[in-house]
Amino acid sequence: MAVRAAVAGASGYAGGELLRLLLAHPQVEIGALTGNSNAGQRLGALQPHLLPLADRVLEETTPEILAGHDVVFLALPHGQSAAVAEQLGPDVLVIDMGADFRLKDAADWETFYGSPHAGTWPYGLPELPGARAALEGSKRVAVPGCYPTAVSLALFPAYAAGLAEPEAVIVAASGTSGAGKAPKPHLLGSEVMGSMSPYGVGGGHRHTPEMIQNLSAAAGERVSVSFTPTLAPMPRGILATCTAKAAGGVTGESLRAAYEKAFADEPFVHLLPEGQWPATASVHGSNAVQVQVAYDAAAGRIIAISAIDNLTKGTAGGALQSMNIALGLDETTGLTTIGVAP
Ligand SMILES: NC(=O)C1=CN([C@@H]2O[C@H](COP(=O)(O)OP(=O)(O)OC[C@H]3O[C@@H](n4cnc5c(N)ncnc54)[C@H](OP(=O)(O)O)[C@@H]3O)[C@@H](O)[C@H]2O)C=CC1
Ligand SMILES: CC(=O)N[C@@H](CCC(=O)OP(=O)(O)O)C(=O)O
Repeated sequence: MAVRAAVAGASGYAGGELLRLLLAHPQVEIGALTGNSNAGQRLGALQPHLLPLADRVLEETTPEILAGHDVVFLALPHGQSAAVAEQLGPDVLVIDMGADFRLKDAADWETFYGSPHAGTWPYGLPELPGARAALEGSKRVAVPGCYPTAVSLALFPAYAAGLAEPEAVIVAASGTSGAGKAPKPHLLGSEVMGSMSPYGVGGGHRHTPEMIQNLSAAAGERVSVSFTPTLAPMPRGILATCTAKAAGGVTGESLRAAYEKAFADEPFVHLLPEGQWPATASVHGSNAVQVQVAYDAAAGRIIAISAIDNLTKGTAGGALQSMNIALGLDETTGLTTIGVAP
């Protein structure tokens, strides 16, 4: 079966990573590539690492150009996907890598994104309980944010097993590609190199309600989340350090058993052997997720740490994994768990 795929936002970081993965997918034929300010440019000038596509020219992002594909990936800024998606037919598989369709609660959307809520689509984090069933055969997929991917995978097993109190404290470091390609003063090399800095402190980061949504669903009750993102001097990667007060009776053994059970059959999530800790360098360019969990008995807290590549499992790899499931293909097709090191 040949799957013809269009990519809107092909000049961006997420679109570029997606194209890198699509080029290695045996069933995908790459169709239209679109942009906005870079329409008319050769892709080789914008994504020089994608040699086989160097002579392709970016087109405008219009429904006409995106028509005639089996799958359309939208790697556009927040709030731009909904208007494009509504002009694509119901038989096309539309995979939104932006935030527009991730949240269930319209009030949360309006608070954190400041525009009317467009709706909710099946959520493209297959490892969460019940997520695969919702993705199978779906024609619409909302790909999670990169931080919620890392955090939800680190903590949901503890909540699903009733081992954690409903309050989580998370500090996560991200590489700068998470902020996209558009120039921003705080991302200048001289600001970022050799420094780490927090941002979105105090509950203001727009990924907070998405984490609450995922962890609350796993727990069966509302989980509060205190989330502090930090910017790290690296191009890719997220390291999420997540802690929660342990429920009564938790032991290191019961915690580990819950994580082993949650990830036993997961092709991309690797629960590391005890004593080994996740590192972003180990998942560079791969769809793998490294997870480790420990019980800090003195503090009575669960410590769960995950590492992902924000562009791969955190965006484009997660999108492709969901495409495979939605189309009934082997979930791992075109995706690797092999990183690039050092
Ligand atoms: N970077 C990351 O780690 C992650 C990104 N995402 C999501 O992926 C999406 C893209 O992010 P990212 O690639 O980082 O961003 P970039 O800024 O790198 O790329 C944005 C892309 O969208 C295009 N674009 C901008 N404005 C419009 C518009 N009005 N209409 C159509 N196309 C437009 C740009 O085209 P042009 O260059 O031609 O102007 C470019 O191709 C975002 O929603 C982001 O939240 C999700 C998870 C992680
Ligand atoms: C380092 C950095 O700036 N990261 C981005 C998150 C990127 C991402 O996953 O998010 P969306 O898909 O929701 O945009 C941020 O904190 O806004």
